[in-house]
Amino acid sequence: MVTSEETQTTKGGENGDEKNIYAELEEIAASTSECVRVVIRIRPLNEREQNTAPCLEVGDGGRNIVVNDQGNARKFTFDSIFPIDGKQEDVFRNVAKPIIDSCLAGYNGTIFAYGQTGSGKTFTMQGPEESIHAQSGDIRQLRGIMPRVFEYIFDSIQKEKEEKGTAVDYVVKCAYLQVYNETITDLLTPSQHNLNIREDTLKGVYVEDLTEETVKHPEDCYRVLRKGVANRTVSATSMNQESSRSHGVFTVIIERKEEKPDNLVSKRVSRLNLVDLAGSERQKLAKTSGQTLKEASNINRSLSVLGYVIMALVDASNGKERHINYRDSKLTFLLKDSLGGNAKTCMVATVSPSELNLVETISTLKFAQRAKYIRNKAYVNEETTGSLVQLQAEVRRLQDFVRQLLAERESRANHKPEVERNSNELVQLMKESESESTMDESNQEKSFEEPPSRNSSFLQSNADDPEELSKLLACAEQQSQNENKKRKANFELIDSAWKKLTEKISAMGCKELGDSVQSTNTSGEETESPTLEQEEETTRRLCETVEMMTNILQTKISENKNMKTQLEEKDAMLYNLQMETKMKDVHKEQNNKDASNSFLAIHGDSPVLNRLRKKIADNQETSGFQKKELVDESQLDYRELAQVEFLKERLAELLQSEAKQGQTMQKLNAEKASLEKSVEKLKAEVNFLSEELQAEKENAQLLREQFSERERNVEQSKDDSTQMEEKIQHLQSKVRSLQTYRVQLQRLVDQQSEEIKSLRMRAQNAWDELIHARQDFESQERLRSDRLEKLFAELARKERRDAVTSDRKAAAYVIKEQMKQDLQNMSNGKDSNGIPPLEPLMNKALEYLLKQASTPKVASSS
Ligand SMILES: Nc1ncnc2c1ncn2[C@@H]1O[C@H](COP(=O)(O)OP(=O)(O)OP(=O)(O)O)[C@@H](O)[C@H]1O
Repeated sequence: MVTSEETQTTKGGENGDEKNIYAELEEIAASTSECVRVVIRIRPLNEREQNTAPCLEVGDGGRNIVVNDQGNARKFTFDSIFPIDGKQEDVFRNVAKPIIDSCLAGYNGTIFAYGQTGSGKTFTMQGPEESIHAQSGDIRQLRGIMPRVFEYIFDSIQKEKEEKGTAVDYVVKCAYLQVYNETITDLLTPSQHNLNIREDTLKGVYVEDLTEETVKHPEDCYRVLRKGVANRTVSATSMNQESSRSHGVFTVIIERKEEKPDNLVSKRVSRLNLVDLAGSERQKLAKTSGQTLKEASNINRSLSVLGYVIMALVDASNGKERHINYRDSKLTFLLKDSLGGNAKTCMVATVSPSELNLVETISTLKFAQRAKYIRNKAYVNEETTGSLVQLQAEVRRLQDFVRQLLAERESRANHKPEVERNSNELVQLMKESESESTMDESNQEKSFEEPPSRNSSFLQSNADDPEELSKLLACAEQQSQNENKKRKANFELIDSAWKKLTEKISAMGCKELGDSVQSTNTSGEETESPTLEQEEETTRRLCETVEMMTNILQTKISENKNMKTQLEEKDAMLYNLQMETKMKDVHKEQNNKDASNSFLAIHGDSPVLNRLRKKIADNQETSGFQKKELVDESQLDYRELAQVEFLKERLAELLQSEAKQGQTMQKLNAEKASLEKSVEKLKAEVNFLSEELQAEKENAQLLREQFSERERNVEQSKDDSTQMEEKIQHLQSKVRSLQTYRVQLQRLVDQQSEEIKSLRMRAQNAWDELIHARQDFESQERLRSDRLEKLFAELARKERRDAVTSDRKAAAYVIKEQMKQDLQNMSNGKDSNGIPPLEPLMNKALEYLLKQASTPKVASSS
């Protein structure tokens, strides 16, 4: 298992041994890897979609799905497809059962439902709430994967216990959490909020302090499920009345202990994750707002990160070197083992059949198609006390360390540009999905765990302890990753500063500077991980440009000062002109008054003069009367005529001067208006420039601060890098000694296994010999018992014969005694009468009789 955020690489170490072991381990891992299973489930049309046309068709064999994309048929292939009328039972058998069987055999497993909001994820994973408690009837058939999983697990355990008795023991626990707005909450103890994800070499990824309830029956699990569901965040959207606004992860932990005959105790711990993801949605369609909108963008963001992780994993499966950013979201970090790690995983992608949801359906199918290429490396999580398994785990762990160190060194040595994808199909897929994606890809908050404090790290630790060493390595890895992230963030900062500068420069219209900035700006280039040198170079250029910009601003400021002086001069001119105009007005008024006064001073009282007087008086207000209206010259005497002549001339002069003054006034007014306008314009320009200047000053100050901060960071990074290099070298030497130790251990183990093998062989031979001896013994035993039986039979016969013989012997002795007596009697009576002695004769006869008696004969015949 790969233990932390990783670079998947196939490169080996430096020394030959390392390479061999590494290659061997890789081979083992590759041979056990398998792809994620992906199935599609189509839900029935809902009320809103009743009158819409279907856009999906399940192809022959139930593995192809054809989407009608506005007349174009697009075909996708998956492991299984469940049509509209697909049963919950079928989904369980096809999707969940194989995974639970693996979990019971010690593998980790994950089933996760992905799809558009309202497409049936919760229905598939959980089923309607009332179905969970239903004891019978149609509603019970609607139970989703989760309740069926609980029942199946306890049934299987029961069966095994019946078979193996007390030798096996199980402990089952359940945990339930939700990821809501990038925060993990324990659904079984909701007060436990904002929990942290941790990673352990042996345990894998886990959530710290998460409640784990021990369960003994399926009913206990239902209770836990109900409790969690009640605490889960659900809201009504226009797409779904009960829309899950969080990612729900229900985990079943199965611990199995078995006592084996040869005093070995095997312990397996497997984890089954049942994940109901929040639905992807287009805000426009879901018509969300306020809190629901915020939730939606968080959901979309975490699903986007999931998409990126899957893309990177697909690349890694194709042999590319890719960094997998599991830590970019809580969801992906949580699912790390399930995606490309130590677990058997199945994804259920749920879709709507209606053309209304065509875009989301195609997006889901593309996402699912990509997930098919992820390769997981699941292994049995077994620990056997006193076995080689511990050593194997140690080897696996060391393999991870070596891999991390190599990746670290590699990435430090050269930040290689990302390798182009080979597979055209995938490139096409990704391009399409990137352009069509409805997910909110911008403003992604790159959240990452803070590394453990520096003080707690390398120098104070006991580097001889492999476990400590593993922690240190993880810490080093974490620090280096965070360094990279910081560096990337700084680079982004510089990039945005460049952009701002470029905008300002183009707003200022300074072409020369604009060109120079364009030619020096390299920060816009896509750089996955900028090197320290690149950063320094860019920072230097940025500083130079800021200096240039400051100079230009100084020039602008002095230009502005000149303009201001000119403006003030023009203002003064304008003021003078206005004063002049006023003076002229006063003068004109005085002239008019003079004229009227001189006319009014003319003596005489003719009606014409009176009219004239009146007109002139009026003229003081209107100044517009006509000469011909004034007088009827025929009615005037000569004095009056002279006065009239005088007045006429005076009037003509006045009128002329009035017309001239009118023209001058018009001109002056026009000039004044245009001057006022330009004053306004200049004032606005001055204001704008002053504001700009102020903003630029602030910007420059900010940039200076940022650059000095950056410089400090760079210095710190350099120190850190040097320190890190030293530490890595130190760790590498430790790892090398561990490698040697491991090789020694391996040799020892090989030796031991050789010895065990030869012992086994000897035991086998001894056993074989024993078997042969036993067979010989048994056949001899058989022979012996046959012989015994025969002997017994013989003995019986003999006994019978002996009995007869002894009877005969007794009779013979009786006869002998009788004959002895007779002979005695005879010898006593007629001894020496020439009768031959009878005793030897008798003895002979007796012997004969005895011989006869002891000769064996068949009992019956005898
Ligand atoms: N296969 C199905 N058969 C019958 N009804 C279904 C099926 N799939 C979904 N439904 C119904 O569709 C509605 C929405 O389903 P569900 O709540 O499971 O969607 P979801 O994908 O979990 O949505 P969200 O992401 O918003 O939580 C529910 O009323 C559910 O009962």
